[in-house]
Amino acid sequence: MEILAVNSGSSSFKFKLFIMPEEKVIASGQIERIGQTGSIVTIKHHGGEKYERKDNIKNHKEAVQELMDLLLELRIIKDYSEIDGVGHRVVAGGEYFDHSVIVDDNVIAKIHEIAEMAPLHNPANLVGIEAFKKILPQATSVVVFDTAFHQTIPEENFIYSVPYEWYEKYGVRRYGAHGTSHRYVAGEAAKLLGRPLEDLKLVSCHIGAGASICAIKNGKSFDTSMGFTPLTGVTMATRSGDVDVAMISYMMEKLNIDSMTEMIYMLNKESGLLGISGVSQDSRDILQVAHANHRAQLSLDILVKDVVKYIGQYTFEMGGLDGIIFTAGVGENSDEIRAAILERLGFLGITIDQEENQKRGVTNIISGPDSKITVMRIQTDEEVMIARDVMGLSQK
Ligand SMILES: Nc1ncnc2c1ncn2[C@@H]1O[C@H](COP(=O)(O)OP(=O)(O)O)[C@@H](O)[C@H]1O
Ligand SMILES: CC(=O)OP(=O)(O)O
Ligand SMILES: [Mg+2]
Repeated sequence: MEILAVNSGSSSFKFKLFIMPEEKVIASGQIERIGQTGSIVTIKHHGGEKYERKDNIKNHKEAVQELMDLLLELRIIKDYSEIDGVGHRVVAGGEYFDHSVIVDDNVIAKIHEIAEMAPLHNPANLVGIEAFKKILPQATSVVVFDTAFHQTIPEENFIYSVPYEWYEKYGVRRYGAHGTSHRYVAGEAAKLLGRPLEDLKLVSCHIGAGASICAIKNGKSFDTSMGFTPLTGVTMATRSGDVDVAMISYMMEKLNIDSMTEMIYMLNKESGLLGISGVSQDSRDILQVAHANHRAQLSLDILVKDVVKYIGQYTFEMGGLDGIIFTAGVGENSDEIRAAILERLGFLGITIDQEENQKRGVTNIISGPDSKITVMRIQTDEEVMIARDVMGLSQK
């Protein structure tokens, strides 16, 4: 079977085309910096690699079209009809979905209904689902939810300290996100540690444009930093992370804004590293100027402190810690940010193997042999998880 796994992030659109069940990748690629100046298109396939900067990819619909054109142009496929299944990452599934499902009208309606639980993502995810339905009408279409993995979180960790009816009547609770990634890296961590996942207490730090920290106890999500929506938790590329909500009404008055939607937009799109630094939302740009720019350095210091804070919180909640995982764009690629976080955890007996930490494009253990807690950098693969679910559901 040829299965296309599609992963729309807030700043990126990633895909992998697999032959299943072999899990052989025929082509993979990503379109980064969607909607920013100079989107970056990268595609790897058997014939080589294509890398291009493009200024006209404004949204996820244009990203889908760009990808489908390139699959034919680069002769990765001969015809769209070759593709048997397509799997989509959808961020919010609410309490409706604790597993992946085949797309039908009811599923689409539910994703629409709870779009406010992931305002930057669910609408873009739906654009992808609809666009592919037109281009690949013959393919089985499956959705894989970020929130599904977190449905095991115990009540004391998902109920907010607000009137209980808000949960009962309106579904207000912590849902989390990045579950497919946290689930994948937890499995890989158990392999690296050579121990059963069911025996482990792990903290997974998925730090990309969106970032979330997850406590994984005995293989199950136990707590996570994102909440009702992917806005809370640690400081992100453009999202504020945790803030005091009372500040919002105060700022609405100061800024003479009467729309709550506009305020939430500012917390989602104009805050985080971008808001603090005033330089960029891309940590690569910030790292370049941080030595000479106080606000740029401050934004990184706050990110580092936030991650340290959650690792501490989750270690105490779980009553121990066997391993720390770094994953996603920043977590996998920035040795500086990983090192800054780990240096602050030195008092726990964590040491860093600098040589391992500085390697690029690998999955490895980056703590020293004497470290009390094993630290791993794991390349996430949300796409293979998506492809497995598409195959499983297609065969039912
Ligand atoms: N070498 C690097 N150093 C620091 N940050 C990096 C590096 N490479 C990528 N990133 C960051 O990773 C982020 C994208 O991560 P990714 O997980 O792909 O995002 P998302 O899926 O949330 O769109 C970007 O904000 C970028 O700044
Ligand atoms: C949920 C979320 O923030 O996803 P991403 O990091 O891909 O934007
Ligand atoms: Mg992502």
